[in-house]
Amino acid sequence: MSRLAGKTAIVTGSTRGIGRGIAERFGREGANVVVSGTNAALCEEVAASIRKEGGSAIGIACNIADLDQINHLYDKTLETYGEINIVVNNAGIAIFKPFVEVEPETVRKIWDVNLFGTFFSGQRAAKEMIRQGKGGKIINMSSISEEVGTAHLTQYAMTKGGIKIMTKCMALELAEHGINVNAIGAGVIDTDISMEEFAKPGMREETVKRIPWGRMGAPEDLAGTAVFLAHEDSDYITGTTVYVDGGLLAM
Ligand SMILES: NC(=O)C1=CN([C@@H]2O[C@H](COP(=O)(O)OP(=O)(O)OC[C@H]3O[C@@H](n4cnc5c(N)ncnc54)[C@H](O)[C@@H]3O)[C@@H](O)[C@H]2O)C=CC1
Ligand SMILES: C[C@H](O)[C@@H]1OC(=O)[C@H](O)[C@@H]1O
Repeated sequence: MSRLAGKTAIVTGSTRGIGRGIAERFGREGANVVVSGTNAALCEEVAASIRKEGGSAIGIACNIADLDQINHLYDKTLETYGEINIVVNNAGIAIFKPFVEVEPETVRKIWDVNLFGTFFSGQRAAKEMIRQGKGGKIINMSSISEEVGTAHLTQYAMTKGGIKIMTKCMALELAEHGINVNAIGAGVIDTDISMEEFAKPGMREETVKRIPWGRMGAPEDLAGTAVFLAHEDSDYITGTTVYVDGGLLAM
């Protein structure tokens, strides 16, 4: 369990949910892990839990919708670990609302986090990896929503469709630098992002019935895919989305 030994990885939005699961697994795989999110105390709490398990981790607060804070995240990472080898652009939000009721500020808020954040964190990652001249791994957190529609999630799904094409374009430009850019297309994962939705009577049961695997996913179900895409075993894979969805897209 040291597939990422000697590597430094930033995982955005890793104070809970999928990002935390990936950060903790990266720590067990020997990486220097940068835990990031909007709450500094939570970043440090998760980093401390990784260190308690024998891993190497620090917490750096960053609102991914703010370019100055993205740059501080990268500057502080380089100051601490000297280089950046892996970036998981995981931070993201979802707001459930019928299409005809969505206000401009909702759209801007989701786009700022999911699209602007992924884009400019990815851009800074690429700049540092090109400068370092040692290649690198950029993993964008997408979704089955990049492929299939979901009612009341137009404003969210369009960000994941954007991340799909962003991943392809970044991969084309960065291949010559040995930088892999791929996405993880998560299915329905049991985290806070959908907490309100699944609190509605019968919603959780109805959702699970749709999933061929018979259960919702957990953050741990994605961590192994993140390790694979962060490891040299995936060096010849770039510009694609690996779906981790319990068979949802197979239907
Ligand atoms: N849970 C699911 O069913 C699925 C989730 N995803 C994606 O996975 C990613 C993680 O989501 P979950 O772990 O499920 O949700 P979550 O709500 O548990 O975690 C989201 C993380 O992003 C962070 N975050 C939110 N806004 C931020 C900002 N402005 N700056 C920095 N960090 C911010 C939160 O602090 C949290 O750590 C998101 O990109 C989401 O779109 C994709 C497909 C399915
Ligand atoms: C927010 C959704 O419930 C969640 O996020 C996604 O991308 C998938 O569509 C899941 O349903």
